[in-house]
Amino acid sequence: MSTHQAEDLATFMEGVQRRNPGEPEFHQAVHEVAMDIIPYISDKPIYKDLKILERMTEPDRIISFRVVWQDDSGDIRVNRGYRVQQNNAIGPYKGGIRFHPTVTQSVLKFLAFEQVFKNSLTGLPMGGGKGGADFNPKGKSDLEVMRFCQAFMTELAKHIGPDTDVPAGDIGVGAREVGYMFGQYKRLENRFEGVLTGKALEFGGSLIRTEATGYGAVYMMQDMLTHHGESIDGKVCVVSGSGNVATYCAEKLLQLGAKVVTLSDSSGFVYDEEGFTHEKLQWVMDLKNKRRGRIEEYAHEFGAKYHEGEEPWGVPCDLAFPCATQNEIDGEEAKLLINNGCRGISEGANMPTTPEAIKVIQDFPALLHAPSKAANAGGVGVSGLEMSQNSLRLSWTREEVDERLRAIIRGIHDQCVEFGTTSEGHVDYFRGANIAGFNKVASAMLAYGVM
Ligand SMILES: NC(=O)C1=CN([C@@H]2O[C@H](COP(=O)(O)OP(=O)(O)OC[C@H]3O[C@@H](n4cnc5c(N)ncnc54)[C@H](O)[C@@H]3O)[C@@H](O)[C@H]2O)C=CC1
Ligand SMILES: O=C(O)CCC(=O)C(=O)O
Repeated sequence: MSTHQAEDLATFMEGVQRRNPGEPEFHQAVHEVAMDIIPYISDKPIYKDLKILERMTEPDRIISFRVVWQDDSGDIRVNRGYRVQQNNAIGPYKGGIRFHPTVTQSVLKFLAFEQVFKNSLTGLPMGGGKGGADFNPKGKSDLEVMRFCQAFMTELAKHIGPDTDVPAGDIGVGAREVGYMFGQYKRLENRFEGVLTGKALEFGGSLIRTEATGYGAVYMMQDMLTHHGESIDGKVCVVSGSGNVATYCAEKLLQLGAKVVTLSDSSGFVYDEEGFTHEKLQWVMDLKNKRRGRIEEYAHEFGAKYHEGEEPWGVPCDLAFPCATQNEIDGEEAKLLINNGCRGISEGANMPTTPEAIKVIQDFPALLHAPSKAANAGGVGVSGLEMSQNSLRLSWTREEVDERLRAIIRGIHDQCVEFGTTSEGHVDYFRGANIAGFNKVASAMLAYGVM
Protein backbone atom coordinates (compact mmCIF):
# COMPACT_ATOMS: atom_id res chain seq x y z
CA MET A 1 0.00 0.00 0.00
CA SER A 2 1.42 3.42 -0.96
CA THR A 3 1.75 6.23 1.59
CA HIS A 4 -1.10 8.06 -0.09
CA GLN A 5 -3.35 4.99 0.12
CA ALA A 6 -2.41 4.47 3.78
CA GLU A 7 -3.44 8.08 4.49
CA ASP A 8 -6.75 7.56 2.68
CA LEU A 9 -7.36 4.42 4.74
CA ALA A 10 -6.59 6.24 8.01
CA THR A 11 -8.91 9.14 7.10
CA PHE A 12 -11.66 6.76 6.06
CA MET A 13 -11.39 4.72 9.27
CA GLU A 14 -11.41 7.88 11.41
CA GLY A 15 -14.76 8.72 9.82
CA VAL A 16 -16.12 5.22 10.43
CA GLN A 17 -15.03 5.34 14.08
CA ARG A 18 -16.49 8.83 14.58
CA ARG A 19 -19.86 7.85 13.12
CA ASN A 20 -20.00 4.51 14.96
CA PRO A 21 -18.57 5.08 18.45
CA GLY A 22 -18.14 2.09 20.78
CA GLU A 23 -18.58 -0.51 18.02
CA PRO A 24 -15.21 -2.33 17.86
CA GLU A 25 -16.43 -5.40 15.96
CA PHE A 26 -17.94 -3.20 13.26
CA HIS A 27 -14.73 -1.15 12.98
CA GLN A 28 -12.74 -4.38 12.66
CA ALA A 29 -14.93 -5.78 9.87
CA VAL A 30 -14.85 -2.50 7.94
CA HIS A 31 -11.09 -2.15 8.33
CA GLU A 32 -10.54 -5.68 7.02
CA VAL A 33 -12.41 -4.74 3.83
CA ALA A 34 -11.15 -1.16 3.47
CA MET A 35 -7.50 -2.34 3.60
CA ASP A 36 -8.08 -4.02 0.24
CA ILE A 37 -10.71 -1.78 -1.33
CA ILE A 38 -9.01 1.59 -0.80
CA PRO A 39 -5.89 0.62 -2.80
CA TYR A 40 -8.12 -1.11 -5.38
CA ILE A 41 -10.23 2.01 -6.05
CA SER A 42 -7.33 4.47 -5.87
CA ASP A 43 -7.16 4.56 -9.70
CA LYS A 44 -10.96 4.35 -10.14
CA PRO A 45 -12.07 7.88 -9.23
CA ILE A 46 -15.78 7.25 -9.81
CA TYR A 47 -15.96 5.03 -6.69
CA LYS A 48 -14.16 7.63 -4.62
CA ASP A 49 -16.07 10.63 -6.00
CA LEU A 50 -19.43 8.95 -5.48
CA LYS A 51 -18.43 7.78 -1.98
CA ILE A 52 -19.39 4.16 -2.64
CA LEU A 53 -17.42 2.73 0.29
CA GLU A 54 -18.77 5.40 2.67
CA ARG A 55 -22.30 4.49 1.54
CA MET A 56 -21.65 0.75 1.92
CA THR A 57 -20.54 1.22 5.53
CA GLU A 58 -23.76 3.04 6.46
CA PRO A 59 -26.61 0.52 6.96
CA ASP A 60 -29.79 1.28 5.00
CA ARG A 61 -31.55 1.08 8.35
CA ILE A 62 -31.33 -0.50 11.80
CA ILE A 63 -34.49 -1.64 13.53
CA SER A 64 -34.19 -2.07 17.28
CA PHE A 65 -37.09 -3.25 19.40
CA ARG A 66 -38.27 -4.52 22.77
CA VAL A 67 -38.98 -8.24 23.12
CA VAL A 68 -41.15 -9.08 26.11
CA TRP A 69 -41.93 -12.68 27.06
CA GLN A 70 -42.88 -14.75 30.07
CA ASP A 71 -40.63 -17.45 31.55
CA ASP A 72 -41.83 -20.74 33.03
CA SER A 73 -42.04 -19.22 36.53
CA GLY A 74 -44.44 -16.59 35.26
CA ASP A 75 -41.84 -13.80 35.48
CA ILE A 76 -41.77 -11.16 32.75
CA ARG A 77 -38.49 -10.94 30.83
CA VAL A 78 -37.31 -8.10 28.60
CA ASN A 79 -34.73 -8.45 25.81
CA ARG A 80 -33.60 -6.26 22.95
CA GLY A 81 -34.07 -7.40 19.35
CA TYR A 82 -32.48 -5.97 16.21
CA ARG A 83 -32.47 -6.25 12.45
CA VAL A 84 -29.68 -4.50 10.57
CA GLN A 85 -30.73 -4.02 6.93
CA GLN A 86 -27.33 -3.20 5.52
CA ASN A 87 -27.57 -3.09 1.74
CA ASN A 88 -30.13 -4.30 -0.82
CA ALA A 89 -28.38 -3.17 -4.02
CA ILE A 90 -28.35 -6.65 -5.55
CA GLY A 91 -31.35 -8.33 -3.89
CA PRO A 92 -33.53 -8.50 -0.78
CA TYR A 93 -31.70 -8.25 2.55
CA LYS A 94 -30.54 -11.73 3.53
CA GLY A 95 -28.74 -13.04 6.58
CA GLY A 96 -29.17 -14.91 9.81
CA ILE A 97 -30.54 -14.21 13.27
CA ARG A 98 -28.34 -14.72 16.32
CA PHE A 99 -29.62 -15.34 19.85
CA HIS A 100 -26.72 -15.01 22.29
CA PRO A 101 -26.05 -12.88 25.39
CA THR A 102 -23.11 -11.19 23.61
CA VAL A 103 -25.32 -9.76 20.84
CA THR A 104 -24.94 -5.99 20.52
CA GLN A 105 -25.58 -3.53 17.72
CA SER A 106 -21.85 -3.59 16.95
CA VAL A 107 -21.79 -7.38 16.54
CA LEU A 108 -24.83 -7.36 14.27
CA LYS A 109 -23.46 -4.46 12.20
CA PHE A 110 -20.20 -6.34 11.61
CA LEU A 111 -22.14 -9.44 10.60
CA ALA A 112 -24.51 -7.51 8.31
CA PHE A 113 -21.61 -5.68 6.65
CA GLU A 114 -19.74 -8.95 5.98
CA GLN A 115 -22.94 -10.51 4.70
CA VAL A 116 -23.18 -7.98 1.86
CA PHE A 117 -19.84 -9.10 0.40
CA LYS A 118 -20.45 -12.78 1.09
CA ASN A 119 -23.85 -12.79 -0.57
CA SER A 120 -22.42 -10.97 -3.58
CA LEU A 121 -19.72 -13.66 -3.90
CA THR A 122 -22.33 -16.42 -4.16
CA GLY A 123 -23.48 -14.98 -7.50
CA LEU A 124 -27.10 -15.08 -6.30
CA PRO A 125 -29.36 -12.00 -6.07
CA MET A 126 -29.17 -11.36 -2.32
CA GLY A 127 -28.43 -8.18 -0.38
CA GLY A 128 -27.05 -8.27 3.15
CA GLY A 129 -28.60 -8.05 6.61
CA LYS A 130 -28.37 -9.63 10.04
CA GLY A 131 -30.48 -9.68 13.17
CA GLY A 132 -30.71 -11.10 16.62
CA ALA A 133 -31.25 -10.53 20.29
CA ASP A 134 -29.31 -10.66 23.55
CA PHE A 135 -31.43 -13.65 24.55
CA ASN A 136 -29.58 -16.67 25.95
CA PRO A 137 -31.28 -19.92 24.88
CA LYS A 138 -28.92 -21.93 27.12
CA GLY A 139 -30.88 -23.53 29.96
CA LYS A 140 -34.26 -22.37 28.66
CA SER A 141 -37.13 -24.83 28.21
CA ASP A 142 -38.66 -25.48 24.79
CA LEU A 143 -41.73 -23.47 25.78
CA GLU A 144 -39.62 -20.52 26.89
CA VAL A 145 -37.74 -20.56 23.59
CA MET A 146 -41.06 -20.74 21.74
CA ARG A 147 -42.51 -17.77 23.63
CA PHE A 148 -39.36 -15.76 23.01
CA CYS A 149 -39.35 -16.57 19.27
CA GLN A 150 -43.01 -15.64 18.94
CA ALA A 151 -42.49 -12.33 20.74
CA PHE A 152 -39.42 -11.58 18.61
CA MET A 153 -41.28 -12.30 15.36
CA THR A 154 -44.30 -10.24 16.40
CA GLU A 155 -42.21 -7.11 15.83
CA LEU A 156 -39.81 -8.43 13.16
CA ALA A 157 -42.72 -9.48 10.88
CA LYS A 158 -43.44 -5.80 10.16
CA HIS A 159 -40.03 -5.37 8.55
CA ILE A 160 -39.45 -8.55 6.52
CA GLY A 161 -40.95 -10.36 3.52
CA PRO A 162 -39.85 -12.69 0.71
CA ASP A 163 -38.94 -9.72 -1.54
CA THR A 164 -37.81 -7.41 1.27
CA ASP A 165 -35.73 -9.23 3.85
CA VAL A 166 -35.33 -12.98 4.39
CA PRO A 167 -33.74 -13.97 7.73
CA ALA A 168 -32.34 -17.42 8.64
CA GLY A 169 -30.41 -19.05 11.52
CA ASP A 170 -27.05 -18.29 13.13
CA ILE A 171 -25.66 -18.91 16.64
CA GLY A 172 -28.48 -20.03 18.92
CA VAL A 173 -30.99 -20.18 16.07
CA GLY A 174 -31.49 -23.57 14.43
CA ALA A 175 -34.38 -25.59 13.05
CA ARG A 176 -36.41 -25.35 16.27
CA GLU A 177 -36.23 -21.54 16.46
CA VAL A 178 -36.81 -21.06 12.70
CA GLY A 179 -39.93 -23.26 13.03
CA TYR A 180 -41.33 -21.15 15.88
CA MET A 181 -40.59 -17.90 14.04
CA PHE A 182 -42.00 -19.09 10.71
CA GLY A 183 -45.19 -20.33 12.46
CA GLN A 184 -45.66 -16.94 14.12
CA TYR A 185 -45.08 -15.03 10.86
CA LYS A 186 -47.64 -17.21 9.09
CA ARG A 187 -50.15 -16.61 11.86
CA LEU A 188 -49.61 -12.85 11.85
CA GLU A 189 -49.57 -12.31 8.09
CA ASN A 190 -51.89 -15.15 7.03
CA ARG A 191 -49.49 -15.93 4.19
CA PHE A 192 -47.40 -19.02 3.50
CA GLU A 193 -44.30 -17.67 1.78
CA GLY A 194 -40.53 -18.06 1.78
CA VAL A 195 -39.86 -15.38 4.39
CA LEU A 196 -37.26 -17.39 6.30
CA THR A 197 -34.71 -19.97 5.17
CA GLY A 198 -33.40 -22.93 7.10
CA LYS A 199 -36.98 -24.15 7.38
CA ALA A 200 -37.73 -27.83 7.97
CA LEU A 201 -38.37 -29.87 4.82
CA GLU A 202 -42.07 -30.27 5.62
CA PHE A 203 -42.76 -26.55 5.26
CA GLY A 204 -40.55 -25.31 2.45
CA GLY A 205 -37.00 -26.03 3.57
CA SER A 206 -34.23 -27.16 1.25
CA LEU A 207 -32.27 -30.37 1.42
CA ILE A 208 -28.61 -29.71 2.38
CA ARG A 209 -29.32 -26.29 3.99
CA THR A 210 -28.50 -27.72 7.44
CA GLU A 211 -25.21 -29.13 6.17
CA ALA A 212 -24.34 -26.32 3.75
CA THR A 213 -22.16 -23.98 5.82
CA GLY A 214 -19.92 -26.72 7.20
CA TYR A 215 -19.75 -28.58 3.90
CA GLY A 216 -18.97 -25.32 2.10
CA ALA A 217 -16.05 -24.52 4.40
CA VAL A 218 -14.55 -27.91 3.52
CA TYR A 219 -15.24 -27.49 -0.21
CA MET A 220 -13.41 -24.17 -0.04
CA MET A 221 -10.41 -25.87 1.59
CA GLN A 222 -10.57 -28.62 -1.01
CA ASP A 223 -10.47 -26.03 -3.81
CA MET A 224 -7.55 -24.17 -2.22
CA LEU A 225 -5.59 -27.40 -1.80
CA THR A 226 -6.37 -28.61 -5.34
CA HIS A 227 -5.23 -25.24 -6.70
CA HIS A 228 -1.94 -25.83 -4.90
CA GLY A 229 -1.60 -29.48 -5.98
CA GLU A 230 -2.73 -31.13 -2.72
CA SER A 231 -5.77 -32.90 -1.28
CA ILE A 232 -7.69 -33.25 1.99
CA ASP A 233 -7.28 -37.03 2.19
CA GLY A 234 -5.28 -38.06 5.28
CA LYS A 235 -4.97 -34.54 6.70
CA VAL A 236 -5.25 -34.05 10.48
CA CYS A 237 -7.88 -31.39 11.19
CA VAL A 238 -8.66 -29.24 14.18
CA VAL A 239 -12.26 -27.97 14.31
CA SER A 240 -13.65 -25.54 16.91
CA GLY A 241 -17.30 -25.31 17.94
CA SER A 242 -19.78 -28.17 18.13
CA GLY A 243 -22.85 -26.52 16.64
CA ASN A 244 -24.32 -26.57 13.17
CA VAL A 245 -21.25 -25.39 11.24
CA ALA A 246 -18.66 -27.37 13.21
CA THR A 247 -20.43 -30.72 13.12
CA TYR A 248 -21.18 -30.67 9.39
CA CYS A 249 -17.67 -29.41 8.67
CA ALA A 250 -16.38 -32.44 10.57
CA GLU A 251 -18.81 -34.75 8.74
CA LYS A 252 -17.61 -33.64 5.30
CA LEU A 253 -13.98 -33.91 6.39
CA LEU A 254 -14.56 -37.53 7.42
CA GLN A 255 -16.28 -38.24 4.10
CA LEU A 256 -13.21 -36.90 2.29
CA GLY A 257 -10.78 -39.07 4.25
CA ALA A 258 -9.44 -36.52 6.75
CA LYS A 259 -8.90 -37.15 10.45
CA VAL A 260 -10.79 -34.77 12.79
CA VAL A 261 -9.32 -34.61 16.30
CA THR A 262 -11.09 -31.76 18.13
CA LEU A 263 -14.44 -30.08 18.76
CA SER A 264 -15.21 -27.40 21.36
CA ASP A 265 -17.79 -25.21 23.02
CA SER A 266 -17.58 -22.03 25.07
CA SER A 267 -16.40 -24.08 28.12
CA GLY A 268 -13.47 -25.95 26.55
CA PHE A 269 -12.39 -28.45 23.88
CA VAL A 270 -12.13 -32.22 23.50
CA TYR A 271 -9.07 -33.83 21.88
CA ASP A 272 -9.72 -37.28 20.46
CA GLU A 273 -6.33 -38.53 19.29
CA GLU A 274 -7.90 -41.53 17.54
CA GLY A 275 -10.15 -39.20 15.60
CA PHE A 276 -13.90 -38.71 15.40
CA THR A 277 -15.97 -41.27 13.49
CA HIS A 278 -19.41 -40.79 11.93
CA GLU A 279 -20.93 -42.59 14.95
CA LYS A 280 -19.14 -40.34 17.45
CA LEU A 281 -20.22 -37.28 15.46
CA GLN A 282 -23.81 -38.43 15.49
CA TRP A 283 -23.53 -38.71 19.27
CA VAL A 284 -22.29 -35.07 19.43
CA MET A 285 -25.16 -33.85 17.20
CA ASP A 286 -27.62 -35.60 19.47
CA LEU A 287 -25.92 -34.13 22.55
CA LYS A 288 -26.02 -30.58 21.14
CA ASN A 289 -29.32 -30.55 19.26
CA LYS A 290 -31.52 -32.71 21.47
CA ARG A 291 -30.05 -33.12 24.94
CA ARG A 292 -28.46 -29.64 24.71
CA GLY A 293 -25.48 -30.73 26.84
CA ARG A 294 -21.80 -29.68 27.03
CA ILE A 295 -18.93 -31.04 24.90
CA GLU A 296 -17.14 -32.17 28.09
CA GLU A 297 -19.60 -35.10 28.16
CA TYR A 298 -17.95 -36.44 24.99
CA ALA A 299 -14.68 -36.95 26.88
CA HIS A 300 -16.46 -39.05 29.51
CA GLU A 301 -18.35 -41.08 26.90
CA PHE A 302 -15.40 -41.83 24.58
CA GLY A 303 -12.34 -41.46 26.81
CA ALA A 304 -10.96 -38.40 25.00
CA LYS A 305 -9.06 -35.57 26.70
CA TYR A 306 -11.03 -32.52 27.84
CA HIS A 307 -9.30 -29.12 28.12
CA GLU A 308 -11.42 -26.85 30.31
CA GLY A 309 -11.42 -23.14 29.36
CA GLU A 310 -9.06 -23.65 26.40
CA GLU A 311 -9.25 -23.45 22.63
CA PRO A 312 -7.86 -26.16 20.34
CA TRP A 313 -5.29 -24.12 18.34
CA GLY A 314 -2.28 -25.62 20.14
CA VAL A 315 -3.11 -29.13 18.88
CA PRO A 316 -0.76 -30.06 16.00
CA CYS A 317 -2.72 -30.21 12.74
CA ASP A 318 -2.51 -29.89 8.96
CA LEU A 319 -5.77 -27.94 8.61
CA ALA A 320 -7.76 -25.71 10.97
CA PHE A 321 -11.48 -24.91 10.79
CA PRO A 322 -12.60 -22.23 13.26
CA CYS A 323 -16.37 -22.81 13.39
CA ALA A 324 -17.47 -21.27 16.72
CA THR A 325 -17.46 -17.48 16.88
CA GLN A 326 -15.68 -14.20 16.08
CA ASN A 327 -12.10 -13.47 17.17
CA GLU A 328 -11.41 -17.02 18.34
CA ILE A 329 -7.85 -17.13 16.87
CA ASP A 330 -5.53 -14.38 18.08
CA GLY A 331 -1.98 -13.53 17.00
CA GLU A 332 -0.30 -15.97 19.42
CA GLU A 333 -2.65 -18.79 18.40
CA ALA A 334 -1.96 -18.08 14.72
CA LYS A 335 1.77 -18.41 15.47
CA LEU A 336 1.12 -21.71 17.27
CA LEU A 337 -0.75 -23.07 14.24
CA ILE A 338 2.06 -22.05 11.90
CA ASN A 339 4.81 -23.40 14.16
CA ASN A 340 2.95 -26.71 14.41
CA GLY A 341 2.95 -27.04 10.62
CA CYS A 342 -0.62 -26.01 9.80
CA ARG A 343 -1.11 -25.75 6.01
CA GLY A 344 -4.55 -24.16 5.74
CA ILE A 345 -7.34 -22.35 7.59
CA SER A 346 -10.91 -22.21 6.31
CA GLU A 347 -13.13 -19.89 8.33
CA GLY A 348 -16.49 -21.53 9.06
CA ALA A 349 -17.33 -18.92 11.71
CA ASN A 350 -17.70 -15.24 10.86
CA MET A 351 -14.50 -13.18 11.39
CA PRO A 352 -12.86 -15.80 13.64
CA THR A 353 -9.32 -14.38 13.25
CA THR A 354 -8.28 -11.17 14.99
CA PRO A 355 -6.43 -8.43 13.03
CA GLU A 356 -3.19 -9.55 14.76
CA ALA A 357 -3.76 -13.13 13.63
CA ILE A 358 -4.39 -11.99 10.05
CA LYS A 359 -1.14 -10.01 10.14
CA VAL A 360 0.81 -13.07 11.39
CA ILE A 361 -0.70 -15.23 8.65
CA GLN A 362 -0.10 -12.66 5.92
CA ASP A 363 3.59 -12.74 6.81
CA PHE A 364 3.54 -16.48 6.16
CA PRO A 365 1.94 -16.79 2.68
CA ALA A 366 2.50 -20.56 2.49
CA LEU A 367 -0.49 -20.92 4.83
CA LEU A 368 -3.70 -21.00 2.76
CA HIS A 369 -6.29 -18.86 4.50
CA ALA A 370 -9.90 -18.52 3.29
CA PRO A 371 -11.82 -15.62 4.89
CA SER A 372 -15.28 -16.25 6.29
CA LYS A 373 -17.04 -14.28 3.59
CA ALA A 374 -15.77 -16.85 1.09
CA ALA A 375 -15.42 -20.00 3.21
CA ASN A 376 -18.80 -19.98 4.94
CA ALA A 377 -20.85 -18.63 2.03
CA GLY A 378 -22.23 -22.12 1.36
CA GLY A 379 -24.87 -21.59 4.05
CA VAL A 380 -26.35 -18.45 2.59
CA GLY A 381 -25.78 -19.90 -0.89
CA VAL A 382 -28.13 -22.79 -0.16
CA SER A 383 -30.49 -20.33 1.54
CA GLY A 384 -30.60 -18.57 -1.84
CA LEU A 385 -31.41 -21.92 -3.43
CA GLU A 386 -34.16 -22.42 -0.83
CA MET A 387 -35.63 -19.06 -1.88
CA SER A 388 -35.53 -20.15 -5.53
CA GLN A 389 -37.27 -23.44 -4.71
CA ASN A 390 -39.93 -21.59 -2.69
CA SER A 391 -40.60 -19.22 -5.60
CA LEU A 392 -40.81 -22.14 -8.03
CA ARG A 393 -42.88 -24.19 -5.53
CA LEU A 394 -40.51 -27.08 -6.21
CA SER A 395 -38.02 -29.15 -4.18
CA TRP A 396 -34.72 -30.14 -5.70
CA THR A 397 -33.02 -33.43 -4.82
CA ARG A 398 -30.14 -33.71 -2.39
CA GLU A 399 -27.72 -34.35 -5.26
CA GLU A 400 -29.00 -31.36 -7.20
CA VAL A 401 -28.59 -28.96 -4.27
CA ASP A 402 -25.16 -30.35 -3.33
CA GLU A 403 -24.01 -29.97 -6.92
CA ARG A 404 -25.17 -26.34 -6.97
CA LEU A 405 -23.47 -25.72 -3.59
CA ARG A 406 -20.27 -27.21 -4.99
CA ALA A 407 -20.50 -24.91 -8.01
CA ILE A 408 -21.13 -21.84 -5.81
CA ILE A 409 -18.00 -22.51 -3.77
CA ARG A 410 -15.94 -23.26 -6.87
CA GLY A 411 -17.13 -19.93 -8.31
CA ILE A 412 -16.08 -18.14 -5.12
CA HIS A 413 -12.67 -19.81 -5.17
CA ASP A 414 -12.17 -18.78 -8.80
CA GLN A 415 -13.11 -15.18 -8.04
CA CYS A 416 -10.59 -15.15 -5.18
CA VAL A 417 -7.90 -16.39 -7.56
CA GLU A 418 -8.89 -13.84 -10.23
CA PHE A 419 -8.83 -10.82 -7.92
CA GLY A 420 -6.39 -12.02 -5.26
CA THR A 421 -3.38 -13.34 -7.19
CA THR A 422 -0.38 -11.18 -6.30
CA SER A 423 2.51 -10.24 -8.60
CA GLU A 424 4.53 -13.02 -6.90
CA GLY A 425 1.88 -15.56 -7.97
CA HIS A 426 0.54 -16.17 -4.45
CA VAL A 427 -3.24 -16.03 -3.89
CA ASP A 428 -4.37 -13.55 -1.23
CA TYR A 429 -7.83 -15.02 -0.59
CA PHE A 430 -8.82 -12.11 1.67
CA ARG A 431 -8.10 -9.52 -0.97
CA GLY A 432 -9.68 -11.62 -3.72
CA ALA A 433 -12.92 -12.08 -1.77
CA ASN A 434 -13.14 -8.43 -0.76
CA ILE A 435 -12.62 -7.09 -4.26
CA ALA A 436 -14.88 -9.60 -6.03
CA GLY A 437 -17.64 -9.07 -3.44
CA PHE A 438 -17.28 -5.30 -3.70
CA ASN A 439 -17.35 -5.08 -7.51
CA LYS A 440 -20.86 -6.38 -8.02
CA VAL A 441 -22.48 -4.36 -5.24
CA ALA A 442 -20.60 -1.20 -6.23
CA SER A 443 -21.67 -1.52 -9.89
CA ALA A 444 -25.31 -1.86 -8.87
CA MET A 445 -25.03 1.16 -6.56
CA LEU A 446 -23.50 3.23 -9.36
CA ALA A 447 -26.37 2.24 -11.66
CA TYR A 448 -28.95 3.56 -9.16
CA GLY A 449 -27.44 7.05 -8.99
CA VAL A 450 -27.05 9.04 -5.81
CA MET A 451 -29.12 7.51 -3.01
N1 LIG B 1 -25.51 -21.51 10.71
C1 LIG B 1 -25.10 -21.04 9.56
O1 LIG B 1 -25.62 -21.38 8.49
C2 LIG B 1 -23.95 -20.08 9.49
C3 LIG B 1 -23.19 -19.80 10.60
N2 LIG B 1 -22.07 -19.02 10.46
C4 LIG B 1 -21.22 -18.73 11.59
O2 LIG B 1 -20.69 -19.94 12.12
C5 LIG B 1 -20.42 -19.79 13.53
C6 LIG B 1 -21.13 -20.89 14.29
O3 LIG B 1 -22.53 -20.79 14.05
P1 LIG B 1 -23.51 -22.03 14.20
O4 LIG B 1 -22.77 -23.29 14.12
O5 LIG B 1 -24.63 -21.79 13.28
O6 LIG B 1 -24.08 -21.79 15.65
P2 LIG B 1 -24.50 -22.85 16.75
O7 LIG B 1 -25.30 -22.11 17.74
O8 LIG B 1 -25.07 -24.07 16.11
O9 LIG B 1 -23.10 -23.26 17.37
C7 LIG B 1 -22.23 -22.32 17.90
C8 LIG B 1 -21.06 -23.04 18.48
O10 LIG B 1 -20.07 -22.12 18.87
C9 LIG B 1 -19.77 -22.30 20.24
N3 LIG B 1 -19.50 -21.00 20.82
C10 LIG B 1 -20.33 -19.94 20.88
N4 LIG B 1 -19.72 -18.92 21.51
C11 LIG B 1 -18.49 -19.37 21.83
C12 LIG B 1 -17.39 -18.79 22.47
N5 LIG B 1 -17.45 -17.54 22.94
N6 LIG B 1 -16.27 -19.54 22.60
C13 LIG B 1 -16.21 -20.80 22.12
N7 LIG B 1 -17.24 -21.40 21.51
C14 LIG B 1 -18.35 -20.69 21.37
C15 LIG B 1 -21.00 -22.93 20.84
O11 LIG B 1 -20.72 -23.64 22.00
C16 LIG B 1 -21.44 -23.84 19.70
O12 LIG B 1 -20.69 -25.01 19.69
C17 LIG B 1 -20.86 -18.36 13.86
O13 LIG B 1 -19.76 -17.50 13.72
C18 LIG B 1 -21.88 -18.04 12.77
O14 LIG B 1 -22.03 -16.66 12.55
C19 LIG B 1 -21.70 -18.53 9.25
C20 LIG B 1 -22.43 -18.76 8.13
C21 LIG B 1 -23.68 -19.49 8.19
O1 LIG C 1 -28.64 -18.40 5.31
C1 LIG C 1 -28.68 -17.26 5.67
O2 LIG C 1 -29.41 -16.39 5.20
C2 LIG C 1 -27.83 -16.82 6.84
C3 LIG C 1 -26.42 -17.16 6.75
C4 LIG C 1 -25.65 -16.32 7.69
O3 LIG C 1 -26.17 -15.77 8.64
C5 LIG C 1 -24.24 -16.12 7.43
O4 LIG C 1 -23.79 -16.39 6.33
O5 LIG C 1 -23.53 -15.64 8.34
